[in-house]
Parts: sequence; C-alpha cells; structure tokens
Amino acid sequence: MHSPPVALTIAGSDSGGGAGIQADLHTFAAHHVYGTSVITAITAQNTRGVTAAESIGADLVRAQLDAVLGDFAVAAVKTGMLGGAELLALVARYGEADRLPNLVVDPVMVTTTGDPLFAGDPAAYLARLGPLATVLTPNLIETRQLLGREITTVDDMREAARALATYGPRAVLVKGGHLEGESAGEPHEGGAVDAGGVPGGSDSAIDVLWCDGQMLDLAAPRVATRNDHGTGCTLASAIAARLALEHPLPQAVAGAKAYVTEALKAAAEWRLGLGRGPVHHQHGRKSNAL
Ligand SMILES: Nc1ncnc2c1ncn2[C@@H]1O[C@H](COP(=O)(O)OP(=O)(O)OP(=O)(O)O)[C@@H](O)[C@H]1O
Ligand SMILES: Cc1ncc(COP(=O)(O)O)c(N)n1
Repeated sequence: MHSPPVALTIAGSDSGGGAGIQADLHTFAAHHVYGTSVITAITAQNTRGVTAAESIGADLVRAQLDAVLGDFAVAAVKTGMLGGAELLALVARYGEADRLPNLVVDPVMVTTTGDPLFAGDPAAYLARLGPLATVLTPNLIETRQLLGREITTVDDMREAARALATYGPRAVLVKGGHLEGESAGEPHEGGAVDAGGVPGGSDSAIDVLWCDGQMLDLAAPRVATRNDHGTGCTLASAIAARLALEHPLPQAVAGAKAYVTEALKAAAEWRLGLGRGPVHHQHGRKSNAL
C-alpha cells in the first residue's frame, strides 16, 4: 500500500482562481501531494480586486477541521486568509492542541490590489500564531503591520525577520516581492541557500529567511510580469507541500521559491483577466495521459 503525503490549507476562496484555496490546491497537486482544504471565507475576486467577502461561521470551520484532521494523516498545514479574530483564535486552539503539524503561517492581511482581508488586530495574530508556526511568511506590507515599523531595505527585512522570530516561530521568511529598486547590500554572514537564483541586485526578488538562528538571503531573478497574483499563497503552500514531502526546512523554503519563480516565468505571456493575472502552477507537469 502506498499513499501520497497529505497537506491541508486553511484559507479563503478566490473566485478568480489565482490566490487562496485555489492556488494552494493547484500547488499541492503540482508537488504530487494530496490536498485537503478548510475554507474560512468566500471572496468575490478577480485579477482586478475583491468586490465582496464573507467569513464562514466558526462552527462550520471547526466542522471542516474536525472532518479533515479526524480522517487524514495530515503531514503539513498552510494557513492563509483567516478574516478576523474569531477564526484566528479557533485555528490557534487547534495548533495549541498539536493538531497542525509543520505549520506554515502566511499572515494574509491585505491583497496586492489593496483590499483588506483581515479585520482583527495584527499584534494578536503574531501573539497567537507566531509561537505555533514552523515558518511565518509575511510580505513587506504584512511585516509593517505586524511590527508597526517601516521596511524599505533588505537590511530592514533582516532586522524584521529577527524581531518576528522572537515571537516563537522556528523560521521567518520576510518576502521582498514588493521591494522596488533595492540591492541586497552587503552579503550576509549566513550566506545563501540555492533558490535557483542569482546574487542580489535590483533585478532580483530577494527574500530573507531567519531559520534556527541563522540568517539566509534567498535571491531569484525578478520576472518582468504583471501576472503575480497569488505568489504569496503559492509560495507558502509550496513550502507546506515540501515539508509534507519531508524536505529539510531551509531547502523546502528555497525550493518553494524556485518553484514560484518558474511559475511566474511560465505565466509571463498569459492574458488571463484584465488586471494582475495568476501564475502557472502546473508549469512542471508532464503526463502522457493529458
Ligand atoms: N516579479 C517577481 N519575480 C520573481 N519573484 C517574485 C516576483 N514578485 C514576487 N516574487 C516572489 O514571490 C514570492 C511572494 O512574494 P510577495 O512579496 O509578492 O508576497 P505576497 O505579497 O504575499 O504575494 P502576493 O503578490 O500574492 O500578495 C517571494 O518569493 C517573492 O520574492
Ligand atoms: C482568498 C485570498 N487569499 C489570499 C489572497 C492574497 O493574495 P494576493 O495578495 O496575491 O492577492 C487573496 N487575494 N485572496
């Protein structure tokens, strides 16, 4: 008997299919990891923005969690949009009860298009989920909201990763996708993990990873594209998929970033929707049956 590893995403639905639950399940499938899902919110959304959003009631979210966790041997979990304080507290209780292994926390607060997706207190987010996270993956806007400080350079990102690590996650990945025209500055003492990338520079997409007390810079070529909707969700679910596949943590993060870079490249010429289009999650798939 052989079963694929199982991952779980706890996130919101994106009707446009580029982010949220849809991106996560595509990513799990691309990694040959069986995907399960707990839907926390429904958003009416496309490549241009969110036009409506409604949270799922706590009882129904709890029932989904119990249905999945009571039946599947979940090996890794990704959290995305939680919407507000009630679902944040609910998910935290499952984590505190040791029911959410290899937890990748993407602290979704606002979309790239500027629509808010979390109505609660960012400090409470950090206090509840920070200690439970294997990896916390804020983008620059979320890092600013979580720490209440400006982040404009790669050095700021490194300082922020250290500051977020004091809340208890094993690792913090501060994502630099929104960092414009910034160079990596001095190479960091911790060196770099191969993310299929290039050394830092303004044509690089630089993330910084604080992991087990070491600072690592992850640099990849910056892809010239408008199709970058859902890159954060895709990265976090690719990390979860790789943890479910038992990759060591720094390699799981670096490999996930390389996967996102390829997904951006493969979708660069797509015209899906009129705004920020999705990435190509299945870029690596080769099958004679398809
Ligand atoms: N144009 C790009 N080229 C290469 N990598 C990119 C590009 N844009 C973002 N990335 C990478 O994609 C990942 C997600 O980063 P980003 O900072 O955009 O997160 P996010 O804001 O949560 O994502 P989203 O755009 O979905 O909101 C990071 O690894 C980042 O470096
Ligand atoms: C349901 C849901 N979850 C997360 C995001 C963040 O993704 P992005 O910042 O790419 O819009 C989103 N737009 N929608």
